[in-house]
Amino acid sequence: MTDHLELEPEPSAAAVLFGEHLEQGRAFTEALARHGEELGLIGPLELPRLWTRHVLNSALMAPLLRPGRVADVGSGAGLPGLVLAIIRPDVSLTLIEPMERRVAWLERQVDELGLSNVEVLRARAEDTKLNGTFDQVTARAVSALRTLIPITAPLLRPGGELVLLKGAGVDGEIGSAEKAIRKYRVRDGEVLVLGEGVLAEVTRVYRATVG
Ligand SMILES: C[S@@+](CC[C@H](N)C(=O)[O-])C[C@H]1O[C@@H](n2cnc3c(N)ncnc32)[C@H](O)[C@@H]1O
Repeated sequence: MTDHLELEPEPSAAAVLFGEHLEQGRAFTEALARHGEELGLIGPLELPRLWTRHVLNSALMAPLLRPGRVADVGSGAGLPGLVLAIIRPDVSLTLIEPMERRVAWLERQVDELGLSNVEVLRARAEDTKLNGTFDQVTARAVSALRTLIPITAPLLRPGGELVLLKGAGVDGEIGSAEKAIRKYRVRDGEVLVLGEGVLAEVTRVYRATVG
């Protein structure tokens, strides 16, 4: 419900992260607040922190993208895929999501937000036939690195980059993913801590090159 939408608690953070695209960011966040719960995209407990925990948390990844082709695996509500497409019109986003209802939501948002840099694909990442295609792959809240690397790394062209949003337990995830890291030739992995001084909670990203 719209009246449960969290007010922009740090308007300057939203303005800084969305820049000239703030109105589109607001339109997306409001649509998610209005329909997200009934469509099963977002839990009711998340509504009061939609901006900070979800939208701005996703927006922090935008400066890490390079102009080119980016796949967002398991986009769900459009996080981070739609947020990134709004902020980075110079990047071509492919949102990969297997669930029909979520795909319908993503397509509707692309249409309503007037985004011309997004393609929505109803598929599981491992079934896309798009292996070796993308410059970067993003994902948020899909699975632990041990299982996420095997479904994301093959999508990348040689030398492409994983940009995976992770929680505070990322170091443990990296340890458990050693076998996948070797098998999929993941190298130069690093954990970036984003959002310090911008949001109350920092965001972690596992970034690594493949091949
Ligand atoms: C917990 S939701 C997170 C959605 C969104 N990324 C977010 O941060 O709110 C996980 C999403 O990943 C999708 N998913 C699960 N396995 C997948 C796979 N193998 N390929 C692509 N998407 C997958 C699910 O359908 C679901 O929409």
